[in-house]
Amino acid sequence: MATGFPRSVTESAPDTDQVTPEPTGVAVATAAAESAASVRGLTKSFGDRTVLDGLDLDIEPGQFVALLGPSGCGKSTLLRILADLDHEISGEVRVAQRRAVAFQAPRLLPWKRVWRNVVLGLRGRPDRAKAVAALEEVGLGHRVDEWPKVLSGGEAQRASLARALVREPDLLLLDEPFSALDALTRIKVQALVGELWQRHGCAILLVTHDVEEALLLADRVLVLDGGGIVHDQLVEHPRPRDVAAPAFVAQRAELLSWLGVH
Ligand SMILES: Nc1ncnc2c1ncn2[C@@H]1O[C@H](COP(=O)(O)OP(=O)(O)OP(=O)(O)O)[C@@H](O)[C@H]1O
Repeated sequence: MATGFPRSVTESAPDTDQVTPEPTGVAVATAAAESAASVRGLTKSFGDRTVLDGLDLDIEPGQFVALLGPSGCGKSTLLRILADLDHEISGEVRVAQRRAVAFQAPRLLPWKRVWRNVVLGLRGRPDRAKAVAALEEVGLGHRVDEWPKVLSGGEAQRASLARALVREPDLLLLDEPFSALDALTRIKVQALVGELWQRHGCAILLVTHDVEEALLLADRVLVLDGGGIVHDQLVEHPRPRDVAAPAFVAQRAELLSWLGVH
């Protein structure tokens, strides 16, 4: 685990969409081996609307956490703060220094070949071998030299996962990465994320609207509402998970009730 850094009370910085945020200037060499993320009293407001209100959260190294919650409750806001993309906060946030983010849209630069997109932003000369290895891992070894525009939606999302993987993250932040995919592609890319997680052992925070997806993939499911975590539940069904198993069905019903669906 890389070192972490605390960010505290009301910093501000430009809002960017960089893929691998660099630590801010207030980075402090604090060993964070005991957690991939540790958040205390996090409050975030937009104007007079407080979206996150004194939120506490710990994510263990290697833990796969899914974050559910009603639309507009602040899931993406929390993810962006953990990704260091939003600094205007109060409270304390410690996150693993090596982080990567993948969003609903793959956000590939159309004027760069696929492999160059994968290593974009890494320090030093663009490392083609590294990009190829990551692209092969996500099943895109045949698309290395293509332009992004020729990729299908699923392929582009795989490329975006490859771009996250080359960062060798201790914490991978995924903001609805499957929601724009068709049903079949979605199943394949979900399975891929599960495999990558098992192989790489990084912690994952997955923002999703899909209770079944959360229960299929995660070790732990959180429900965010009213500015804080209102439900925190471990998922202990053996993998691969059986959506028809009574325990799975019961847990899905319980989570849905937390989301107001009875
Ligand atoms: N840059 C911003 N400026 C003003 N308000 C914002 C900004 N970003 C988010 N918000 C507001 O903060 C609230 C939380 O937004 P956020 O995108 O985090 O919710 P969410 O839970 O991810 O929603 P969804 O599930 O619909 O994607 C919303 O009311 C949103 O309008």
